[in-house]
Formats: sequence, structure tokens, C-alpha cells
Amino acid sequence: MDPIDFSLYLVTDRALLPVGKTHLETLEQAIIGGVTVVQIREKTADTAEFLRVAQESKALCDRYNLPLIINDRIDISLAVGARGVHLGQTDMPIDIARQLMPTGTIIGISCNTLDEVRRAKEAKADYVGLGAVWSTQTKKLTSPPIGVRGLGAMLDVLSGSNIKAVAIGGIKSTNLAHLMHGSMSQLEECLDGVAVVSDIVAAPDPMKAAQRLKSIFRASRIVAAKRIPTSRDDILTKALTIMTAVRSLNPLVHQMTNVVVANQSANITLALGASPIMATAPEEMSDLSKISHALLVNIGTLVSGSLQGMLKAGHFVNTARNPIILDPVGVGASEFRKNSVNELLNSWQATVIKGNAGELAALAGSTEAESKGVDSLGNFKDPALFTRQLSRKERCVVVLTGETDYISDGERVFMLKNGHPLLGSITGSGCVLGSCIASYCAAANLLASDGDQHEGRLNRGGDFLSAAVGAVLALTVASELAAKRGDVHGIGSFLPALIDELSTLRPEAIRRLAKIEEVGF
Ligand SMILES: Nc1ncnc2c1ncn2[C@@H]1O[C@H](COP(=O)(O)OP(=O)(O)OP(=O)(O)O)[C@@H](O)[C@H]1O
Ligand SMILES: Cc1ncsc1CCO
Repeated sequence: MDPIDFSLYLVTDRALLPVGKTHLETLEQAIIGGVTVVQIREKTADTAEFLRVAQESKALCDRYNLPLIINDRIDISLAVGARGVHLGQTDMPIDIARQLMPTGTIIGISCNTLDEVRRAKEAKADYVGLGAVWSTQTKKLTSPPIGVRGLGAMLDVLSGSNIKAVAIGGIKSTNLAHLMHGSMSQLEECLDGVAVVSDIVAAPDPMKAAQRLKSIFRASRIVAAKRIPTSRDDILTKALTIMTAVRSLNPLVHQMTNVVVANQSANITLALGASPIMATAPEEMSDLSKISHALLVNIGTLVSGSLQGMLKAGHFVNTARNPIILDPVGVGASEFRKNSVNELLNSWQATVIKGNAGELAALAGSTEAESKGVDSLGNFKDPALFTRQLSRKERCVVVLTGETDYISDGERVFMLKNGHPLLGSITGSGCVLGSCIASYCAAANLLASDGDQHEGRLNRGGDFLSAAVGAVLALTVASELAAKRGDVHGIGSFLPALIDELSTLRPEAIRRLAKIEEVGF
């Protein structure tokens, strides 16, 4: 028998059918649209009705040579000669199901935890359904959603086995690119497919809905395979090209930042050549995502209302394929901040995460560096390795700030030694660095040429590693120039001088003064 293509796995739910649509016509349209495997799920039907639906669905799937899987019921699967059965954790154990089912049939199992994935591997399941990724209206959840970021570790458990992995729970065309990007594991294992319910079954046009999901899935697999090689000199040249582009393209940078630094962030954005708009109301996030070129999310003075705005904004910005910069200010200080950052990162994909050692340690669940409120106490034993690991885990560029800054895209790590102690003495130097990174990422994304052709992308394919390097160099080199000025006597006079120096900073000054080197491993 042919191996199953799990890429677009339809799970049926007749209760979600729009008024006037039948199960069979929806199923046929979905198959024509590109569904590759079908599971019949009937939670309330009695045996006779389940059997009838399964028989009719099997006849339809046979016409299109598509595998049919039955949820829970081995007897129904046997009765209709289905390709396999999908089991829950409290259904028949896999080894017994294997004895009952004919040789060559497929057995899949739902898994919500790493332990369940390990047991499924031991029991030699043919595939696992990992979920729920997000909470969903189609199924009452018995366990908390895994979140996109929980999937990678599960995929790594399966690494080296032939067991296929499909994600399930709340998956739609609007979050699929994020799911595919964010779930890639540290060993670069990808999902084999996605299981979709309401986005197809409840759609007014199930064929179009399936086509859209299929093409995003395909596109995101291609995006996942692409890498850009960069050397130290190469990255400096690219960073300076982006610096010039910020001035010529004048990107609009939407900033959801804290009340302590809002004014200085807006002025620093202007000094770089970009335009700021500071806005937090959830009601305007959709409109703003259509006109801005990057989003900065800084949780420094987070309140519940602004969290709702941030959740919405990131979703729209991912959809608009613009970069998102997350600054998890003081994330270790409270459960509210920790839970909020988790929720944000499971709702949208960050392009860059920037923080000091205490913040990034808290984000990564490490105790190596501690915090005092928004400030960091201490650093990592191996900051370069930590930065690279966090970048791989969160699937984005990571900037670890401090006296020395480390920047990684998960492959390379660059160490930057520019800056001045006065930057560490004023409040909000890390926060304004977030504005610089957002401005540079906005320009890098505008410079990228191949974005609109790939719907699997969460951005236009900009060079965000170089953008982050450029932004850190701009702020830290300007700080060195500002600190030398005769009119600077301390932290009060330093900030306006810093803004002045940023507004006149030239690429040649950065090329001359940059202290950047690549860290080898
Ligand atoms: N002692 C220092 N010497 C040189 N540069 C510094 C020093 N301290 C901070 N910087 C620079 O300041 C920038 C911000 O880093 P820092 O780690 O201070 O951020 P932060 O703790 O998040 O700041 P804040 O919470 O005040 O916004 C970095 O680019 C870093 O290089
Ligand atoms: C002091 C402070 N408190 C919340 S945000 C902020 C600015 C520096 O991170």
C-alpha cells in the first residue's frame, strides 16, 4: 500500500456544517481542494449512524483513492475496511488494537505531553496527533493547549523513527504559517501534516479553504529549508545597507511600549530616520497592521488591556508579513509577566527577541542569570551558546544585551563590544534598543524582494540578523560618540546627546568603530 501523505488531514465534524450543506458534498469539495487523508469523527452518533456515515465516506474516498481513518472505533474501521484507526489516550491500547486490525493498517494516537509521545513511540504507533495546539471550539479540552512552542520537543522525541506527526487543535489558514515555523524542532524536525476541522468543515467554500491550507503548508516547508550564509564582513556591510535604507525608506514603526520610555523611544526612532506610532488599543490593531512596517512589543508596564492589544497586533502583523520585535522587560519579576509572554509567543511568531541576561534567562526557564525587577544581575557562563540555543528554541533572532551584546540567528553568533557605561546607567537603554531593532527590521523587510510570492512566510524574508546587528551598532557607537561630548556631564545630559548623535550618525563611523566578531564553537 502507498504510504499516507499526512500533509492536509481532514477531521470531520458534522455538527459544524453550515446550514444547507451535507457531509458528503463538503467532504468531496475538501478532497478536490487538496485534503490528503480523512478521519471520520463521530462523538454523538450511535453505532448504526456512525457505520452509515463511515460507509458513505469510504465509498467517496475510494473514488479519489484517498485513505480513510476512523476515530476511536476499531469495529467500524474493520466493518468499512478503513485504512486505519485513530485512538485517544483512554481508548484501546495500541498493542491490542494492532492485534485486532489487519496487517498494514494504520494506527494513530492523540498525544498532549512528551510522555505520551514517548509511549506512542515505544508502542510503535504509525502516527501521532499532537495537540491541542490552541484551544478550539470543536473539542472540549481535557488538558491545557500545548502551544506552538511545545511541539518542537515532541518532534525531537520522534526523531529517527518512522512515526509521522500531525498537529491538531485550532489550526486555520491564518495561523498555519506560524505553526509550521514555530513548531520546527531544535533538531530541525518538521510536522508531517496538520489536522484541520472547522476551517474546512465550517467554511462556505470547503474546496477553496483546503486549497489555501495546502498551499500555505507547501510554501512553509520550502521556507523552512532556506538559509542565508553570512560572514563577519558581509554582515557589517549588510547592516550598513540597512542603516542607509532606514533613512531612505522611512518605515513606520508601530510601538507598544512602556510608559517610562515612550517619549525617548519615539525620538530615537525619528533620529534613526524611521517614523514612530505609539498605540495600544486592541480596536485599532487591524488598521495599524496595514500601514506600519514593523511592530515592537515591550511589556515593561503591561496591563491586561494592553496584553489584549499585543495579542491582536502580533497576529495581524504576522499575517501582513512584517517583523515583530519582542522585549520581555522584567519577565522574571511576576507570574503575570511570565504567563503573558508565554501567551504572546504562542499566539504569534516573534522575528527578534531582545532582552538582558535576567530577562532571557527567565524566558528560557534558566536560573543562571537573576533579575532585580527590570535589571539583570549577573550573566551566563557561556552567553554565546545560550543566545544560539534560545534562538533555535524560539525560532527567531535573539539579542542578549549587556556590556557585551550577543546576537544569533540560531546558526551564527556575533559578539559586539561597543557601548558606554552611561547606557547602562540611564533607564530604558534596552527599551530604546528595541525601537532601533524594530526600525532596522522594518527596513530589512522592505528591502527583501521575494516576500509576496510565498504565502508560507511570516515576513518578506528580510535579513533580520544583519538588521539586529546594525541596530545594536547604531545605538552603541552613538553612545560612545555622545559620551565624549563636552556638553555631557552625566545621565541627564547624556540622553539628548545620544539622540543628537544618532540623528547624525554615518555608516563610515560605524565601519570605523565597530567592535564585532563572530563567535566560533
Ligand atoms: N556597561 C556598559 N558598557 C557598554 N554598553 C552598555 C553597558 N551597559 C549597557 N550597555 C548597552 O546598552 C544597551 C542596552 O543594554 P542593557 O543590557 O543595559 O539593557 P536593559 O537592561 O534591558 O536596559 P533597560 O531595562 O534600562 O531598558 C546594549 O546595547 C548594551 O550594549
Ligand atoms: C524602570 C522600568 N519599569 C518598567 S519598564 C522600565 C523601563 C526600563 O526597562
